[in-house]
Amino acid sequence: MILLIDAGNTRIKIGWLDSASGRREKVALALRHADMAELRSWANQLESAPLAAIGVNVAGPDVGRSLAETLRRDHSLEIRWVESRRMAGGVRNAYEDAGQLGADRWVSMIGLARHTDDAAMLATFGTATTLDTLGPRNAPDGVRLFHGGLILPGPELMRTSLAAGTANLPEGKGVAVAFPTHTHRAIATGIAAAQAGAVLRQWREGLEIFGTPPVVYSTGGGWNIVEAEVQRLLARSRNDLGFKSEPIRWLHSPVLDGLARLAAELL
Ligand SMILES: Nc1ncnc2c1ncn2[C@@H]1O[C@H](COP(=O)(O)OP(=O)(O)O)[C@@H](O)[C@H]1O
Ligand SMILES: CC(C)(COP(=O)(O)O)[C@@H](O)C(=O)NCCC(=O)O
Repeated sequence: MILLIDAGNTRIKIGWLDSASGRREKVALALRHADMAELRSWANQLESAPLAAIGVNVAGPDVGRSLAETLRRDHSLEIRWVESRRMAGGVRNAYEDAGQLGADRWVSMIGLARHTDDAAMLATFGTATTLDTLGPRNAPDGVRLFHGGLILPGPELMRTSLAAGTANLPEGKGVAVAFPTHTHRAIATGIAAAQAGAVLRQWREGLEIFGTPPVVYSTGGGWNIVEAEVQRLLARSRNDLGFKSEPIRWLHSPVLDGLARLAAELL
């Protein structure tokens, strides 16, 4: 069994791959950094002992070190950390400096490629929101192009930074409405609208270059905060442009899916 590790800025997500059968975890473990000790009891209840570990870490060296020490101590495992490359897993990286791209974003494109052959966009609502576009599998060699993408504060970060940076604003909670008349709803609507607007912008850019709308996928712990508004605005735009309705598709763990793909190459 191979452990798959996605260390993000808020939480560490961990799954597994049985390389003999290709079976994967049903639900990934999600731990806040401070709760890393819970990894031991989770790993101890796995069907078989982990024999290898592969991961990405965008949460800084301290988190990477703690994870490495935990797995070394409890399971005698060294983690194979994946960095962004120009090309891997059938995906080519268009970033000017390939290594500058967050390893989680890179591996999520390799994971996304496993879900569709069509031009696609992945909207990840984590600590940051990232909106990344992957070209279709139409080249003769089947290689997909990661075109690039946006980074903006995630929904929770928008909420906390508004509260931290102003004298009067609370951490607004509530549903998005057309014309908010209450501070909490004004903040919640503003955040959802900013996230949805960025998704729509990138979807339109995809439509321009592909000539067909990219299939939109979503993931990340902050999705539920913005889902209603993002789905609503995208559905409205599709309708306005004469495209049939196609809701955004949820992916549990595109980063872990990409790591599972890379495990075969790298371990
Ligand atoms: N139990 C939780 N602890 C922390 N954040 C949570 C929790 N449940 C949902 N969230 C939301 O998930 C977001 C983090 O999502 P995640 O995909 O784990 O991000 P990252 O990869 O950046 O760590 C938080 O900003 C918050 O909005
Ligand atoms: C954009 C990110 C902060 C997202 O991290 P997350 O919200 O998943 O914790 C991370 O992918 C990162 O540090 N990227 C490096 C810069 C880049 O991708 O261009």
